[in-house]
Amino acid sequence: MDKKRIAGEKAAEFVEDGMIVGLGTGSTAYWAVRRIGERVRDGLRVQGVPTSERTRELALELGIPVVSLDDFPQLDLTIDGADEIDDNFHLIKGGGGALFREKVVALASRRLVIVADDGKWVGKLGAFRLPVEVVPFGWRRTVRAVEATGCRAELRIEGTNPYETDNGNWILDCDFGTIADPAGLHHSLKRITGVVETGLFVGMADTVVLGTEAGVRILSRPTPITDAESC
Ligand SMILES: O=C(CO)[C@H](O)[C@H](O)COP(=O)(O)O
Repeated sequence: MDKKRIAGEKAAEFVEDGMIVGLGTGSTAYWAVRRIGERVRDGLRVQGVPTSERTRELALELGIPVVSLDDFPQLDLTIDGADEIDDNFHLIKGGGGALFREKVVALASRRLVIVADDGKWVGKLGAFRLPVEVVPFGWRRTVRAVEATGCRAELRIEGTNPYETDNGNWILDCDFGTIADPAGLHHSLKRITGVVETGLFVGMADTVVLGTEAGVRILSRPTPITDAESC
């Protein structure tokens, strides 16, 4: 059983005719986008806002009409993956390097549906290193400031060069150990000049679609969104 595939394909069923849909990035969101493409071929009318250039190319290949967030600032639904999901539906994202656009698109959406295999479901965040997008200029100073918040930070490398995001920035993968206060940590990092965004998505996910050996589990967030815009 491909847990990512069953989760992604199930989540694509949340998409309804006429919706503007945020299209996530990664190997699980891929299956959702692919299924949406199949439904478009069968007559579903939707428009998609991709969270990365990779997903933009995929959507266009699949025949999903792509629109800009600036033309459609209010989305009905976004389907995206995650690297970790805790009991409160707080997330670490950005393993695929798309965290900034993923966060902007999620914030613009009425509903955020997260798709993942059940290995991503953790009690507390932090086993996965937190991706933090930083501006290249002065990055060594930024690393020192990020590490002063209590982590070891490593510049993400692709081949022999720094990994470059779709926004022309770099990523620090930060080992904080267990993250006791995701919102507090997010705010501390955002105060650092040079930090563009963090991969902590606090209070943003409404629904989690988990692929398990036994099939798909759909979980709804226990508490309503309170302060999502700030995280
Ligand atoms: O945040 C992301 C990309 O920036 C991805 O959604 C996250 O890394 C999960 O990816 P995958 O489904 O391939 O495990």
